[in-house]
Amino acid sequence: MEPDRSLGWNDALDASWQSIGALGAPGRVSRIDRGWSSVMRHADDTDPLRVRNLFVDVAVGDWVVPSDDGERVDHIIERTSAFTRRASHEGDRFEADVLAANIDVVFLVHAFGSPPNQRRLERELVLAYDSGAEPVVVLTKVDLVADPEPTRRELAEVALGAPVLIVSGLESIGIDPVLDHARGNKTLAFLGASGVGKSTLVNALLDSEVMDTGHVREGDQRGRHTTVAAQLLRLPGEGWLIDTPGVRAVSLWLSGDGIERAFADVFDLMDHCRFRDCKHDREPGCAVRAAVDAGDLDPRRLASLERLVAEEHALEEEQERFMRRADRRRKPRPTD
Ligand SMILES: Nc1nc2c(ncn2[C@@H]2O[C@H](COP(=O)(O)OP(=O)(O)OP(=O)(O)O)[C@@H](O)[C@H]2O)c(=O)[nH]1
Ligand SMILES: [Zn+2]
Repeated sequence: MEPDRSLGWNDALDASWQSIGALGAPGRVSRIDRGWSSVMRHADDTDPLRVRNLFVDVAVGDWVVPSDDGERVDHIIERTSAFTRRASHEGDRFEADVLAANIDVVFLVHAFGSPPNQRRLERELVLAYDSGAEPVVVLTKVDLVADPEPTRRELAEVALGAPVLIVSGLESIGIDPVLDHARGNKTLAFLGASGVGKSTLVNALLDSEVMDTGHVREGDQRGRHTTVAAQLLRLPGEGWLIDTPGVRAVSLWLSGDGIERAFADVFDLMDHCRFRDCKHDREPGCAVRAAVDAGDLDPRRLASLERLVAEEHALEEEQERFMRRADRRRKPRPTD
């Protein structure tokens, strides 16, 4: 029997499942507690199966095939998207630690009432594109400003093609367009700085007090961190929301083509440089420098790109060194 589409099952997952012989009965991980997964079998499952995660790195949002006896996870269906971070423990530093899986749309939350931060948004866009999810920019706390336009314009400038929504979680303004992104039983997630208004927005979406909202500390705009359990939450109407502290605070795990997508405008320019190996420094015929000089490209955006590329290279080099060391350790064992 095909898994429940209203739980988020889709064609891509189905194709992956068919490719492993349509084994078993896939269900979706709604929460994880110390080596145990709660697996929902259908969208209305109020009593999820509890299975052990033995030798598998399961994340909230994963579709898994439990063993026939229902005791452990046998397979993880190939993810359509994954939010990962570097595992923090030294030993397996370069194993990506998957925090959440199969997110279709990730909202990058910024707030009115503090200066717009293009550099942060650029970094979040890279992360979102790398994950495989589609980014949507959400500007919340619109109730704090008389004219949202200047902030909107500044952030939309770096959002390139990604949609930009304007909302207030506190006053429930603009909530329906956010929920529209969940149509088709999509799975949503929120990413953004602490205190930006994520919990308040989530509460407005769920139309109930699922999470405690921290009170603003005297004198600043930052809320207390109050979310504890990783959860897959059902949205009113249709769709799902993954809200885990891990995803919210995710650090940059660079892989794939996130940088190319988030900086598509700059990469387009680079294609027009006279020399293929242009460093975009002082070479003649550099389209990137020309755009900066003409005021068409913000030099801070270029610097931001350079930083992210450097970070990616450093990470890759570190990863290679790590792999070589691991290889050397394995060498003396010819039976491997
Ligand atoms: N004026 C106004 N204040 C808001 C809005 N949304 C959130 N706030 C306030 O901003 C503070 C932080 O909001 P939270 O929703 O806790 O922020 P968060 O992003 O979940 O914060 P973390 O849990 O630290 O990640 C709280 O005091 C909220 O009341 C809004 O739309 N308008
Ligand atoms: Zn150039």
